Amino acid sequence: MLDALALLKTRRSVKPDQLQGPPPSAEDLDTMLTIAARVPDHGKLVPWRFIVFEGDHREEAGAAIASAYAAKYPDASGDQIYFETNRLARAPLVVAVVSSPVESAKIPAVEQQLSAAAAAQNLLLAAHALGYAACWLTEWYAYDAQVARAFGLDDHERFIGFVHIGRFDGTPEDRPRPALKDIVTRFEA
Ligand SMILES: Cc1cc2nc3c(=O)[nH]c(=O)nc-3n(C[C@H](O)[C@H](O)[C@H](O)COP(=O)(O)O)c2cc1C
Repeated sequence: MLDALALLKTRRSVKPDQLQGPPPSAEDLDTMLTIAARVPDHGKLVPWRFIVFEGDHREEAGAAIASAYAAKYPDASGDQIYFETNRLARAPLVVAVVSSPVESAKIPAVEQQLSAAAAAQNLLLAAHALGYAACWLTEWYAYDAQVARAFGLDDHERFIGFVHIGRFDGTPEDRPRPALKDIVTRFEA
């Protein structure tokens, strides 16, 4: 297990087609989801939820994505439909993070969405801590109403993202990170 700072300094996304099985164990998945749910949440509204796609259910979900794709693009090729059917089967396991804002006079909807984004980030970190690799994707289907209905979202809900989780042999190459001098200023009146 990595120490906390090493963990935070080394998280890196790995694209779904580079993720291998086996999928996370049920115990590891519970740990990841428990950590995902441990986020700042103004008003303790629990304005998010998770949908797990695993095993053959990934292809069933992919069929719904492919069907939405075919409705948008009636001339789609067989190869493209196959690719869409396989969208959620590229990774051994996928977790959709759903923003599910609650009616509140006090807490703005945007804060509730930000809490859901924090849940997605916690999920990435928990996966990394447990030795898995992961990637947060939205792609086109996170914004498609037909897919949202097929996956059981209510009208007021939206996908924050689909976190693809699997294993990666080795250490993924890092990408350049912003220099602090470019993103940090110190307020002086
Ligand atoms: C809300 C959100 C949606 C994203 N959707 C996509 C996506 O659809 N496709 C993609 O290639 N990367 C997407 N990314 C970026 C990757 O998750 C990842 O951050 C990026 O590849 C950089 O890698 P890093 O996390 O190691 O810095 C998204 C990131 C966020 C925060």
